[in-house]
Amino acid sequence: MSPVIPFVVAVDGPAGSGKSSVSKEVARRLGYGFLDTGAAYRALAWHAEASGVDTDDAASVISSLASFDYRIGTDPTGYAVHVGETEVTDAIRDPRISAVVSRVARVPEVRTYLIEQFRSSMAGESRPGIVVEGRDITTVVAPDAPVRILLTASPEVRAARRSAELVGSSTADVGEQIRRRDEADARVVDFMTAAEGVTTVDSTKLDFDQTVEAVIGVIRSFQPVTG
Ligand SMILES: Nc1ncnc2c1ncn2[C@@H]1O[C@H](COP(=O)(O)OP(=O)(O)O)[C@@H](O)[C@H]1O
Ligand SMILES: Nc1ccn([C@@H]2O[C@H](COP(=O)(O)OP(=O)(O)O)[C@@H](O)[C@H]2O)c(=O)n1
Repeated sequence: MSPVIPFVVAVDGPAGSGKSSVSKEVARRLGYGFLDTGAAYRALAWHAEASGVDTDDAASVISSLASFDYRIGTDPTGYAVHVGETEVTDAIRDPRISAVVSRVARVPEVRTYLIEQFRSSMAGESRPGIVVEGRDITTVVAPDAPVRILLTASPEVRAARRSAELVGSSTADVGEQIRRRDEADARVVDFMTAAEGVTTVDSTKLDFDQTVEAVIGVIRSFQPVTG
């Protein structure tokens, strides 16, 4: 018997647009799995730093993949990221990691390696669906997903949301950090404009709950009507 293919919801967008938090809550409400692909790039950046690898040197970053033993579940209620025996769920959100993650993410071998892992997590999902979020999910990782969403918000709102999470950082500084990271990431993949067939959800004027509802509304509009 061939395995049931889960219903894939692909979500892309820039830093601070709400991809992780909104996708996780959408998955929880729908009983779907949740895959945070950015966490994998962050975990690799954490592993490279912890191993003393120069993240500016692509060859060293590629070598570090051999010892990169990372695990991330798809349970939206028990979300945790591990590298080896170490739980890095919070450590990978540190601004120190945010500052270097684009350097590991721009290496094509890294992307090929991780994309294969994301596809196998998606295929292995036992829940009826999975929400997968990142930068290139709608265009590269799962371009055939039945639902593809670009989650955006204005740069000012994204900076304000992110700085609210970071104690002791001004909105202006955080805004500059995410602007620089988006600029570096956008050289690798375009996540600022919706590709053909991708639905844009702009959360600038929506609160968290309204954004979750808007995303669920898009998903419903693409789901086949049953029974
Ligand atoms: N529509 C919204 N209104 C207010 N806050 C939001 C909204 N969406 C997300 N947030 C908050 O903004 C912050 C950044 O969201 P996050 O999911 O980490 O974004 P991303 O994964 O796109 O970087 C989080 O603290 C989250 O709770
Ligand atoms: N599909 C993805 C997801 C993340 N990334 C990289 O991983 C980094 C961290 O992603 P993230 O989603 O955790 O970042 P935030 O938007 O949450 O700040 C990004 O800045 C990109 O460099 C990527 O290249 N492709």
